[in-house]
Amino acid sequence: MVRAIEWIDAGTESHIRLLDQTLLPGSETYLEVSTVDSLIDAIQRLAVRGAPALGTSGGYGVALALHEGARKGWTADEVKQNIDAVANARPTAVNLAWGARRAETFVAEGFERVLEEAHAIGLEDERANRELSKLGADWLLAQIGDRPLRAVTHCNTGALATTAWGTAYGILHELHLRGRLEMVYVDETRPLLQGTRLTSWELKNDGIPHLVEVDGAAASTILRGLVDFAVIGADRITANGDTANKVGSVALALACARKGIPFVVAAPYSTVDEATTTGDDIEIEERSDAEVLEFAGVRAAAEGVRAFNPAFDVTPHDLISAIVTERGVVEASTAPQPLFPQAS
Ligand SMILES: CSC[C@H]1O[C@H](OP(=O)(O)O)[C@H](O)[C@@H]1O
Repeated sequence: MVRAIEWIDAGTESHIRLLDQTLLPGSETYLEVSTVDSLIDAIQRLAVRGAPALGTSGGYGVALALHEGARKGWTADEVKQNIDAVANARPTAVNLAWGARRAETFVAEGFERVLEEAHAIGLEDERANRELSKLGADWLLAQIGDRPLRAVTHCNTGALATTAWGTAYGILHELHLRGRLEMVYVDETRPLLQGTRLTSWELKNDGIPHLVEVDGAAASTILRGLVDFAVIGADRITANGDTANKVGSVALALACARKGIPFVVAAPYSTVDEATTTGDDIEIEERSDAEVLEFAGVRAAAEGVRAFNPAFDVTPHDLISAIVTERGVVEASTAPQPLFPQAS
């Protein structure tokens, strides 16, 4: 199974190894990331991406800050500044800052302890993904019927977006392994095409039947009855269950509500932000005009034309049938509020 992010132990040459997702599916190229600045660059250009993978990136980013700081003689303040820069490299996915701050709590104990915590973050993510995939598949088969199902999904939530296995993709993979998945409609996911480039690559490699569709087709695919459910990942789930995910997700939720089929969110509990009350409080990353106006580096719009490029949208909890984490399935539209009370 492909791994988006790993720590390579090599003494003074130790580094983070990243599969450069901007080059997929045409090229499987790995980056050897040995500085905080190059990690931040990789995060911001989505060479490494996906909320859970960003959580692991945050953890390894702290280890990298200590490793680079030892090589370059950084002061404690300089190390702290670099850790903060990693945590703040992208604003919407809660996992990035969560992973960095969790590893940061062990800085006083030194590099080896921080690295141990970063490894733990990754291992826990894989375990969580495998568990939630089983729980999500069980819930869907109980809700819809124990038969091969047809799904629509948005963006990329497979091993590439996580430490391993995947979240929404993990549920689809689990259904496939049980002989209960007939077809997956894959939203292309403009503007960076995570669906066309990454999800279809993973589905093809896993032998899972699928069709890529333009984002604009998703609502009618649902309303025409071509699918039995929609399942997506998440970048931040607030205490009331509102969910930030790749822009275009809320359109699927609205269509599922109209059609009366399940709209499911799948994420490790590290994506739940208990401290944020509702989705109104989530910062939505806005990215460059060029991502919208250019195709393969060729400008499609007239000079002077500007773009609006929010990278995420927020699905209100009352449009979400179920939120699946490794801790269980919360039926978001009916469960008592807050869905995710702050840990005592
Ligand atoms: C496994 S959830 C991944 C989540 O992250 C993606 O965003 P991006 O590609 O910008 O990192 C998208 O929202 C996915 O649902």
